[in-house]
Amino acid sequence: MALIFRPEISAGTGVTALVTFYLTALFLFLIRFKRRKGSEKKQTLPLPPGPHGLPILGSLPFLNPNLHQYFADLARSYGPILSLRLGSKLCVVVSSPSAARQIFKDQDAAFANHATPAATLVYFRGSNLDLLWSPYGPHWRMLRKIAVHEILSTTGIEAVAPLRCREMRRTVEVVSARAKMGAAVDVRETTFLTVLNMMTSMLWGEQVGGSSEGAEFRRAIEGAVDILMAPNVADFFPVLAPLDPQGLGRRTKKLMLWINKFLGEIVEKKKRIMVSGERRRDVLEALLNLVESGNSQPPFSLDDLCKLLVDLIGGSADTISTAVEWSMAELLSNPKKMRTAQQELDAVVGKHRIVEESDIPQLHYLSAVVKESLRLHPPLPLLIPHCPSTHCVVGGFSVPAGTSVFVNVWAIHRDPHLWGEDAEEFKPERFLETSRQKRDFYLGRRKDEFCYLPFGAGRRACVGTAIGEKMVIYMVASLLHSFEWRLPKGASLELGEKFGAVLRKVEQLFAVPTMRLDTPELYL
Ligand code: HEM
Repeated sequence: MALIFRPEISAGTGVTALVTFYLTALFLFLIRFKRRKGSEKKQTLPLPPGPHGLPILGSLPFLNPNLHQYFADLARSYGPILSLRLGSKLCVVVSSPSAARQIFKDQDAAFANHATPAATLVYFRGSNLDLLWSPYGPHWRMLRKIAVHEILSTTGIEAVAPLRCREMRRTVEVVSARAKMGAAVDVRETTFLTVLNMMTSMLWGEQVGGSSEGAEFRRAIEGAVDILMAPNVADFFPVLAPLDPQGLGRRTKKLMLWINKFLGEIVEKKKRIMVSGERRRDVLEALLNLVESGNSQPPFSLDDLCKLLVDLIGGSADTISTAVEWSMAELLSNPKKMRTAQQELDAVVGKHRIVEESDIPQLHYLSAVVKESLRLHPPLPLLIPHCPSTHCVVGGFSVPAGTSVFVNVWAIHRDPHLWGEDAEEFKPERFLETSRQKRDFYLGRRKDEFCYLPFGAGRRACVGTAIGEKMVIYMVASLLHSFEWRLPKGASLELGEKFGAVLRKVEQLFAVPTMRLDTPELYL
């Protein structure tokens, strides 16, 4: 623009430049005006409808501990996009595929943040956030890329399949000891330990399940997750967050520092092994090389490494063990379907060898059992609350930046308009539809459908989807192939749900195994 004041420029050029200047200015003004109008329009759109609640407390006094069911009930009165205040915090709950699409597809970047709990922020104060809580941006992208390429790539997952197989064999041996005694097995506890050992074996080559330090590590992770789920005044009244009034932030910090110390020792041990020249080429070694190379941008530090390990272990153990427990519970209450799954296993695997992960692509019915179980009982029924970075519009309603947005996948998964009148029934067959179109619809593969979301969707979808699903199917397959299962004498099966860090069964599932394979060596 400074061009027009230069004397050496001819009159014609000067006029052209002047016109260009005015046109550019007009164009910029119009764009700004349009943008302002657009954002004003957004601001003036109403918030989604919802209960008024009480002054100051909002709907806090009316919350039902089973939050997913409470939100589903509210949606019946206020519709699939509703808002409510919990203290001073504005929350929006969506329970329809079209609203989910607007969040995870149309405005995915704006919604690609998780609403970080106040207690967690106390621990992270002054350091980088981890993968789970990092806002969408370069740091999150760097961590996510490392998780996807260095740890959870298809080849990476395949390379450590023998470790998962080893841990599953150990579990089958433990369960067979119970079978010999005619004793019941705590399905969730058994699978939780198996997943923990599978994950730590995959990450740094050792299991932690059996040792006393391992037990403490587990308690620390569970403790941190429990605090995450505890109602925290600081979340409902963010102005109080710096005071940490219930001390939940300080407790989280203490537990996380213990976990970091535990992991720090493992990292140091690994470094010593690497210096000695003995190489195992496991995930931890690859990650340490990445830290030392300084190649990643932004830099990947040792602190980031430990936090990533915690995310991967914390993100998998509860979700997978809960999914296995629900699958087994549904099969125990549907003995015919359990028989069908076992017949398939006998046809594909036979009774003279054990199940391998490579059998999974042939186990169509069993895969459908797991999918159906994740549909009825998604381990994270409200996903992890998302938090828009800018003012957004969903379904014609205003969703201001900073709102906590819950996507009620539990309600979407049980909507009879989407899944039919039998939506509440456990029916794996629905995932075996012969019509490709219907099958794709159910699996949520069709790009424009958001009906099946046990792992979320969009940029912030579960980073462990592939391995998570595989591990659940493999564990259920191994338990069903090696054993017959029945309830303990006199016990009855309930399928009540309890909302928490994950959606658990109200009563832990205990079941009695009996060995069903021909060769005793298959249990060793
Ligand atoms: C049945 C198994 C699993 C289920 C149902 C599940 C479900 C989910 C869901 C619903 C989310 C949040 C999506 C959102 O906020 O929209 C999530 C995030 C996440 N999951 Fe999983 N998950 C499973 C297994 C795993 C495994 C095996 C790992 C690790 C190996 C894992 C690691 C994570 C991490 C790190 C995140 C946060 C990702 C981010 O914020 O970018 N999950 N998972």
